Amino acid sequence: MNLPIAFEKKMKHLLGAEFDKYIACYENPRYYGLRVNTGKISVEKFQQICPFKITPIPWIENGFYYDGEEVSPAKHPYYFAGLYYLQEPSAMTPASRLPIAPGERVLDVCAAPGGKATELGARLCREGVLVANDISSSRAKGLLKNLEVFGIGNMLTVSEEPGRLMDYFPEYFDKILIDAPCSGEGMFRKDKRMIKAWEEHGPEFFAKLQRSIVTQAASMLRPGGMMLYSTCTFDGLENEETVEYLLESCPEFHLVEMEGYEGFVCGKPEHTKSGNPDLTKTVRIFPHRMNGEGHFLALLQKGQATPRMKPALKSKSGGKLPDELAEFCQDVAFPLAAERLDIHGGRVYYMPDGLPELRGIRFLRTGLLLGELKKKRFEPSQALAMYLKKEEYAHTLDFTLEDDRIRRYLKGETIDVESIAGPKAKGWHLVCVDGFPLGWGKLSGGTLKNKYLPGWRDQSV
Ligand SMILES: C[S@@+](CC[C@H](N)C(=O)[O-])C[C@H]1O[C@@H](n2cnc3c(N)ncnc32)[C@H](O)[C@@H]1O
Repeated sequence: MNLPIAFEKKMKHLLGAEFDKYIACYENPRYYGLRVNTGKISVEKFQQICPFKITPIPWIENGFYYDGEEVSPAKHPYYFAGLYYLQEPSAMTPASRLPIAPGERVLDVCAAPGGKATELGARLCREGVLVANDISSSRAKGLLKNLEVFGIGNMLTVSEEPGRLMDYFPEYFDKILIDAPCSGEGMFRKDKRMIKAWEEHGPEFFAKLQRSIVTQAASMLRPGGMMLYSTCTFDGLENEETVEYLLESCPEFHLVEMEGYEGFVCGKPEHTKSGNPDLTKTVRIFPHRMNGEGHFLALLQKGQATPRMKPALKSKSGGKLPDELAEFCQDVAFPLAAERLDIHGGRVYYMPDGLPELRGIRFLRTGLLLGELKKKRFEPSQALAMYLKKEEYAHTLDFTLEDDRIRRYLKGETIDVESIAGPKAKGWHLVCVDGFPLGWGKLSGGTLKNKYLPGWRDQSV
């Protein structure tokens, strides 16, 4: 592979005697990974039902390698059911090393397309709130889709400059992840276009941006909260030196040791101005040391660990579900709190609890879109289908993976379901594959009108 001379020179300085091994690994094929959505299925169960060969990624509890030259997991119905996310193995590490407890307030500052946000959301277990932001509104659309496929409802999908979010969320979050825009040196093997991009915008360009993002994010973290900074690049300026800048600008922050792995390489204080020995708590992943492409991670805490205060913001109380929604909810196994509903233009959203005033923020989604109020009826949304578990809705049509009707459903075709629904069944049904919801269908006279979201349909032949 033709790597820029300036890049090779820098890597020689960083790696010393290991440089030759590093360069040699560019001749090896890239690694393909998938991460199990533990919000929908346990790792053990997934291993039992996964129809293609997977092997565990040793430093990620719910991560697996697959052979990307042999199988296409993105075309599988389980992918449409949100059972896993396809992700390069080292990129799974940042979210796995940020401790998340259900009920926390979590911000992912640079979240699109959702590789880390989907994991953070899954670990919140429907409680608390995930704010998933990306400055690019086009990329944020993909982020929203991935969060919805994963069944994450307690979220806000936002497209803002972090500097604007600061005004709305001062010291609000328990955990923050910054997977910063970077020069992408760790992606050269996976995506050759990154080499050209590096020549146009190298580490100096990104370091400036990263410094402004980390200090803005720091002001949104509550005292005692934790922040994880990551990049997919090797350069010291974008890594140790950005962390050093944060520690000097916000002295209340300190570095925290994270759960290790034998292939992790400690950060290098000797490549910084301060030489701060704490920088050895940061971690680099190199492709010649482990079976992943490359990443950098730093885990930080603001002040001393303190338990989270009870939310200062009182949620609204009272209210009543609109009649059409109340009727639909008779078939849903959990109660909705009417005070958390937000209705705009007939669209009904279920908002996370304890939010501050949000007017003025550029949103793609606030909360879980439950559906739409139409004339005297309620139409459930695709997002609600993905959020529900099979046992939480009264009327389901559960197909096995082998049943050809599943693939036809995902393509948007009308399917005959009399054999499993019975001739008298009618109304909204949750269509599932092996017990995992895929979307809605409206049943009448033994035929299922396909309500799978047109934009999500399987386009492959
Ligand atoms: C490394 S990618 C994030 C990948 C994502 N975390 C994932 O795992 O799928 C960096 C993202 O930062 C976004 N970005 C660039 N500048 C930003 C800024 N000032 N504030 C927030 N996001 C920014 C880019 O649009 C890009 O999507």
